[in-house]
Amino acid sequence: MMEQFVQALSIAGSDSGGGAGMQADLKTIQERHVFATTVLVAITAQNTLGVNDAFALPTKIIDEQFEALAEDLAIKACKTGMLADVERVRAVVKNLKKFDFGPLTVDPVMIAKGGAPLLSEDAIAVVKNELLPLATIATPNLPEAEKLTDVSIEDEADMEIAAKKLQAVGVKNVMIKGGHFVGDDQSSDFVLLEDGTSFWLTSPRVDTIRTHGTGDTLSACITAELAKGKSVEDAIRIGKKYVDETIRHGIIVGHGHGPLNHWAGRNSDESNG
Ligand SMILES: Nc1ncnc2c1ncn2[C@@H]1O[C@H](COP(=O)(O)OP(=O)(O)O)[C@@H](O)[C@H]1O
Ligand SMILES: Cc1ncc(COP(=O)(O)OP(=O)(O)O)c(N)n1
Repeated sequence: MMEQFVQALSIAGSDSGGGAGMQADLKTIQERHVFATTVLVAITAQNTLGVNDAFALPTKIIDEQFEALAEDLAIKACKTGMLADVERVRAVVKNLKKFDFGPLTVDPVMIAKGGAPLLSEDAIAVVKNELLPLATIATPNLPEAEKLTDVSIEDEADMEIAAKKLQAVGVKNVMIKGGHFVGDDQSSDFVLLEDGTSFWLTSPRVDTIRTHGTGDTLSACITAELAKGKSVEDAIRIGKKYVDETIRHGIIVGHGHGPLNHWAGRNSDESNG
């Protein structure tokens, strides 16, 4: 007998260049053998060189996308990416409270690698106070963790302090990504779990500028694994391994911060587990 195929949801912005945002989420969730659904929040005119323009969608169509999914699909986990501004963050929070789409991964996207803002400054407090308390896991990069906690992150000890502060605002599990520590020969992320246990996930840093969409790819992989019913710790470990492979086996697309190789792990048994 045919069974329901596992479904996950990406609530995010579109990257026309295909490397980050909703496109990275779709590719990643598909590679993890989970059916990807979407709520589009904003559209960017973007490529590997930068973001030329952005347009936030009306909240009416955001609400309608949530309603359409809830009325038909059986979504087992969801994630947020680019949410644009206060109005859009509040619309997403409202819908996440209304519908049960399983464990929520919040990737608190604020600024693209090229420097373009993807979240308005006044929306940061709304993400912190209204969205993060709904999260099963949050995956900020270093600048995002600094903005959310007011901790200036200079070293690994600061990452641990920031993770504890994030847990204090209500996020159950926290993964602070160390990808922005340029100069290090390792790329180390700090994980603090709900039960208070913590660990570091470290991989040799790949010397490349082809890292567009790393955060989206990691959080989408975690979401897909949570949808399959994996524990938070297992989902995080699989996410780190998956994103590492997509960076390590890079591809040449575009002239700037190039995208990842989302199908890099296809031949690895562990990646598809
Ligand atoms: N050059 C790199 N080599 C290996 N791993 C990396 C590299 N850059 C980022 N990562 C990893 O990619 C993931 C995403 O991190 P990061 O780039 O900090 O996120 P974001 O895209 O949100 O800024 C983390 O697991 C980080 O350790
Ligand atoms: C539409 C859109 N969403 C998110 C991002 C940022 O993605 P991220 O994975 O943090 O990767 P970088 O852009 O920082 O490389 C984006 N650029 N566009």
